[in-house]
Amino acid sequence: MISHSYDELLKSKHRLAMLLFFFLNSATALFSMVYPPEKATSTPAPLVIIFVLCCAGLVFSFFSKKNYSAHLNVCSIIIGLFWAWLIALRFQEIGEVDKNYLLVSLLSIFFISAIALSDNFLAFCLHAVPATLCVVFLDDFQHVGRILFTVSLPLIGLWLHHLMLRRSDEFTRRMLANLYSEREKFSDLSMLDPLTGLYNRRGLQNKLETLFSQASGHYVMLLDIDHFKAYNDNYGHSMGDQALVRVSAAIRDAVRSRDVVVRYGGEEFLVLMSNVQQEHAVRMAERIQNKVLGLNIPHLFNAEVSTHVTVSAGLAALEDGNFIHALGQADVSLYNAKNSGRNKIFYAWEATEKPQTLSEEKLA
Ligand SMILES: Nc1nc2c(ncn2[C@@H]2O[C@H](COP(=O)(O)OP(=O)(O)OP(=O)(O)O)[C@@H](O)[C@H]2O)c(=O)[nH]1
Repeated sequence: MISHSYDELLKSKHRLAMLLFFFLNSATALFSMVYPPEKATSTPAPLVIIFVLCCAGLVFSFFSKKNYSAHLNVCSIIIGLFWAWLIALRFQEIGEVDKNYLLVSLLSIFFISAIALSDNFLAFCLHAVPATLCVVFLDDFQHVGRILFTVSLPLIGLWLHHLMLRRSDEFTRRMLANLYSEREKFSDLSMLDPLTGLYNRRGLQNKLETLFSQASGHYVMLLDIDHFKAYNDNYGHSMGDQALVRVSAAIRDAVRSRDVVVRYGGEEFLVLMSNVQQEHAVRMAERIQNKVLGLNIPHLFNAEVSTHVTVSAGLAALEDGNFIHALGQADVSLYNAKNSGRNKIFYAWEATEKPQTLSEEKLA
């Protein structure tokens, strides 16, 4: 996004250069019309054409929403040719009287180019070269070396300036790209739980924003590891962490890639199943329960439930985009599953609570 705005910034810079180019050319042409050189008797056509063209370009570029700076090179050569034509006409008229006319004209053109086109080396050359060649011809090649030397100095300076600008432009772009990739990396990391690699609540929030633009048929499932405090107390916190990691992986493994799995609390998980029918949601919930039990993580303190780690769960439909309501229903179902003996799934839509219980014998 920033690199996009940086491009916008460059575009507006080029647009300003174009406006400045038209302004300086029209102002110089106007000045030349109002204060013509001594002995000049007429207003030559190219002078009027430059003035009209540049005023039109100025107004058009100012009010147009489009950016025409890509056409700066074409404008430069056209205006440059008209200046050369003007110098030729005026020289015929006053050349013999005012010997400095050629030099002054050339400097004026270079002045406009240097100010307005310092960022665009090609446009600079296209604007200044016709007048330079014209002056060399009109001077009968008498001072070619001197003129070329005078012209080449600003050209070399401008070329170096152009090179430096390009380098700093590339550097800025690279830096912006790095900044953005770092920012995206940190933003992604901030949505993940460091222990399990699952989404955290922030990640869930982010996913919910995109989920509601999709079709309906979403389900929310809350899961909680049974008697995990007892597990921690007896096997140690580090074993508890390992169990959490394995259970997380089992849950992730049991659902589809499009489903969102969140570590919702310490030993509590949330699964957001999207675009799924009720029977498939139920089957996925059962699969999760099976996978966790299938891990065979010993838990001898899972009082009267099992000798291994188990989970209890509550499943609710997410209707009308009301996530909070669905979460509340899933929570109540989970609470009921816990109260009715654990290692069970309770479904929010079932009036009569018909829990799905899983025994280790059933698994085998
Ligand atoms: N090892 C480990 N334990 C955690 C982590 N987060 C929470 N816990 C533990 O999870 C346990 C949750 O215990 P309780 O809320 O009492 O629930 P429970 O013992 O699982 O009992 P029921 O949910 O009723 O079956 C606490 O002992 C927390 O310390 C964690 O990141 N690592």
